[in-house]
Amino acid sequence: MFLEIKDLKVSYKTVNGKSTVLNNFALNLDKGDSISIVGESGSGKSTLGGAITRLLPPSGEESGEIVLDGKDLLKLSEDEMTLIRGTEIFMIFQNPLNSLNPVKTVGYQLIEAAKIKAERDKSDATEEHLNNVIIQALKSVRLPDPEQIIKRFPHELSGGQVQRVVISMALILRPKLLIADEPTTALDVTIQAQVINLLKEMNRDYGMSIIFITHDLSLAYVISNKIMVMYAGTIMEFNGSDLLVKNPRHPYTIALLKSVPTDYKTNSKLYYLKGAPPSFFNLPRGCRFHTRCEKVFGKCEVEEPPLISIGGDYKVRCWLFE
Ligand SMILES: Nc1ncnc2c1ncn2[C@@H]1O[C@H](COP(=O)(O)OP(=O)(O)OP(=O)(O)O)[C@@H](O)[C@H]1O
Repeated sequence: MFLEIKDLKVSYKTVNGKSTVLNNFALNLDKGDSISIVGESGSGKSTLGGAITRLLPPSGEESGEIVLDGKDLLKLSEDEMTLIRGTEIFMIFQNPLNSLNPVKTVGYQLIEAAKIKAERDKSDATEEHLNNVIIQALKSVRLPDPEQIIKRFPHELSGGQVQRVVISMALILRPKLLIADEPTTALDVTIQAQVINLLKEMNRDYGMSIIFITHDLSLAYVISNKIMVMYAGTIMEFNGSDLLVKNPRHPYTIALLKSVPTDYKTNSKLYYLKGAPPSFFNLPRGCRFHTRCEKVFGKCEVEEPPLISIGGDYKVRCWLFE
């Protein structure tokens, strides 16, 4: 197994006390897998990314096991973890400026990434070669005028441009695991499609494993071979992308799928799921989703369902499948 997460617990200290966002969380990923984590805002998707990279904010604390290629990341020192970030794992943040140093030019930072990669591969590290590598990477993410872009500082670029610079950095570093947290939110739809295709190529051509974090099930379907649906910090359904979309089991997954607009020609009203996800300080008894569920029945209000197997590793957390 390439990535094995077991018994992961993540809490945040807040002024109202401690809130536990992930509890008993588990996830397995094979090499070359591309998995999407899908859920509404606040379901704990970014928290998972932060926990894997050990880049949670200071108020966050985590425990459990996150074993990547045989190493338990939660047991590594900060120095060892720094080495792993950028080479074995790379995270593209929702806010791309978080990934770049504001006082260094884009070119300087990309050259640093290219140097790390050349050292790791013991390949050509001449200035001319490194320069070619970064220009090529910027062209791959369809950034016009790469020679100009490399002279600028991150704040001199638009949000979409910065995001593409960060993606080009991932392209240069070719980590074993790429965690992309809503990487296309700041991009126009046309560029969004190009970036998604690029991520798919990275997965297919270099066998890079990808954890793609999104609230958009249709994007998840396009990019990943597996989808995990999260609600209020728990896994509600996990299945191969095709099966999850064509034969969704959990009422939450069904509601998410119904909310995806499919017919632009008719003026039909868009479906939306009523209500809002619960607060982590006041989780409902029983199934966390029961207050919004169309299929709710007695047991759902009293006991939280376990993850029930629907074949192999695939699971659903719903009493309907007991
Ligand atoms: N620094 C923090 N301090 C306290 N609570 C936090 C912190 N960061 C996140 N949380 C809480 O953790 C929960 C999960 O947040 P998280 O950002 O992981 O969700 P998400 O699914 O990624 O949402 P979004 O799609 O809006 O980014 C939320 O209730 C949020 O308020």
